[in-house]
Parts: sequence; C-alpha cells; structure tokens
Amino acid sequence: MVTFEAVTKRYGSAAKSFTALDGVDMTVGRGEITGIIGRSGAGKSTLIRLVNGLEKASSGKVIVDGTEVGRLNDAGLRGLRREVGMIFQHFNLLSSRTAFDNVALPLEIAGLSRAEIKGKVEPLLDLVGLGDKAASYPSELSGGQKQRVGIARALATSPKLLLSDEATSALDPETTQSILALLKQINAELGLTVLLITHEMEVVKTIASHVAVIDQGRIVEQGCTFDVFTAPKHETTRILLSSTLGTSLPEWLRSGLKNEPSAGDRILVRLTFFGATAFQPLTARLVTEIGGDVNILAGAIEEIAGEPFGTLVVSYPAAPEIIDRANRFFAATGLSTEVLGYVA
Ligand SMILES: Nc1ncnc2c1ncn2[C@@H]1O[C@H](COP(=O)(O)OP(=O)(O)OP(=O)(O)O)[C@@H](O)[C@H]1O
Repeated sequence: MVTFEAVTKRYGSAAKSFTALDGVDMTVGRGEITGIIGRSGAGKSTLIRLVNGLEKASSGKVIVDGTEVGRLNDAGLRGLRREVGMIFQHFNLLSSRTAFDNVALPLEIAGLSRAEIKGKVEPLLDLVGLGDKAASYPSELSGGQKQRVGIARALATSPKLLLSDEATSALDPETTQSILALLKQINAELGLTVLLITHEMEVVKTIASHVAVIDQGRIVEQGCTFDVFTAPKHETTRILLSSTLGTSLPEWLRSGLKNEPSAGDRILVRLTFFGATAFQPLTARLVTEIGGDVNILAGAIEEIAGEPFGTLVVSYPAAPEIIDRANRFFAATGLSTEVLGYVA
C-alpha cells in the first residue's frame, strides 16, 4: 500500500542542511497495521508527512497505492488526501463546530449535499461510539471522545489508508486501550491500512502486526512485531523495548552483575518463552533437573501482536556440572536463553 524507496529528506538550505531521513526503504502492507517507533527527533513525523504529501522527499520515491506522491500536482495532492486520512495527538478539532460538523467538514469541502453529509456522518459517529454526542462541542468531550471524533473525521472521505501521528500520546492508559481497540476494529471491518507513528512501545505491541524502528533518520530494523519484539537485533530496538517488556533487569540485580564467576557465585540466566514453550511448565522441570537450587528473580508474561511471550530471570549455582545439566535441559526443550552474568 505504501512503499518508500531510498527516501532521503533534507531540511534547510544546501549550505546548512539537516538530514531527517537517510535512505529509507520500507513497505506498509495493504490491510495491515504498521507501527513506526523511534525516539524523539528520529524522523517519524517527517516519514508520515511524506506519505500525504505535506513534505516532499529530497530524493527517492514514496509510492502510495501505486502513485508516486512526489510527482503529484496540487489537484493530485488533494485527491491523495481524500484517500489518506490522518489523526493527531491533539485531535485538531475545530472548537466552534459540533462533533457532527467536525466530521462533516471534509465532506463539505468535497462538495457533498447536506443530505449526503448526514447520510455519511451519522453512521461514522455510531461507528466510533458517539452516536449520542453529535451536537456536543469539543469542549464538552473527554480526550478519548475527541479522538473518536478525530477518527470519524479521518474516515469521512472513505480513505484506504489511515495515518496516526501519536494519536494516543495525550490519553490515559485506559482510554489509549479503547482507542487502540477502535482502530483495530476499523482495520478489521473496513480493511483500512493503518500506519502509525509512536514513541509508545505499548501501542505497537498491542495493535501493530508489523513494525519498523527508526533511528537518526534510518530504518534500523523492520518486520513482524512479534519477531522484532521478541528477538530485537538492533541496539536501538533493545533500548526502546527495555522499558516496555519484562526484559529489563531490576537495578538491584544489574548493579551486582559480574562478567566472570568466582567460586560460589550464581549464574543469572534469562529464559524466553514463546510459541510452543509458552504453555509448558518448564520452570518446574528446570528446578527438578538441576536439583532444586533455582531462584526466580524477575519475570513477566505479556501478549505481543496477539501472541503470548514470557521472560523469566533465574539464578542457580555457577558450578560447571550444574551449568551443564541446565544447558542440556535448555537444548532439549528448545528454550531460548541468555546468560546475563554472575552474582555473588
Ligand atoms: N521543517 C523543518 N526544518 C528543519 N528541521 C526539521 C524540520 N522538521 C523536522 N526537522 C528536524 O528533523 C528531525 C526529525 O524530525 P521529526 O519531527 O520527523 O522527528 P520525530 O521522530 O517525529 O520526533 P518527535 O517524536 O519529537 O516529533 C529533527 O531533528 C527535527 O529537528
């Protein structure tokens, strides 16, 4: 649905330019929800603004549904923006208009009659759960309700693609979840492709089937969310994920970690459970296997893109025969493990 081919975007003059995107190659599959994550200033907004033609690539191609955005004239860009809806962090509603009239705005601009507009806006307000708020002004709505109006407005022109620019960043966690559920529902029911940018890993983990990680204007990693989140390859991805998944070590453990064991030390190992191993009582078997002296130090089970994923940090004596027994057990069960270090 969207393809970036060697896209570079420079801001400023030739004499003093800043490269915001640097050779981006990326694909957003039709009907999928794709998340782009990255730190502040990584280039996320620039990337999304290239998709609806608010910015122009300095080189390379951005292709949306077969059309190269950089080649469109003004009329072409207006057409593109009817095909590409957008929602924003601060909703961008007109405070002088009711919920109904905010959703109606793009249809008024497109020249539809009042009856046609009514026929479109009412079902959209119902879809986003605001059928009874048509006459309310933005000041009378909660943040979540305002974003629902924003979503209805973005859908008014029946776009094929929805861009979301930090759409849940101003919302509390519960409201965030309800908005994400709505986006997921719209994606499933209308077959709408969704491209969202966020600095919240939780958002990507909850709804995106695919993810791209951007760092200093470059895509450093991309793929299925489950694969990228459970086996991140790039350091930036690991850092971004460390605060979200139960994969980070508590400070009290991290501060005492050594690279080499001394006599009597314990080894710290992170076990990762997913797929078939997620539902087996492997920890209990590990305890039996190595003779009982296993401590569970940290752990979490969560869902990534709808699949269970668990991590557990355990320690046991760093004696060679015990490490051997544990390693044989890990190999036999297919558990994914990582030695984190040694503690006294
Ligand atoms: N119009 C502009 N002129 C000059 N530099 C710009 C312009 N827009 C963005 N930049 C710079 O390009 C870089 C990428 O900005 P961008 O807004 O795309 O990042 P971002 O990942 O969306 O960040 P944030 O999450 O903070 O919004 C930043 O260093 C920013 O300062």
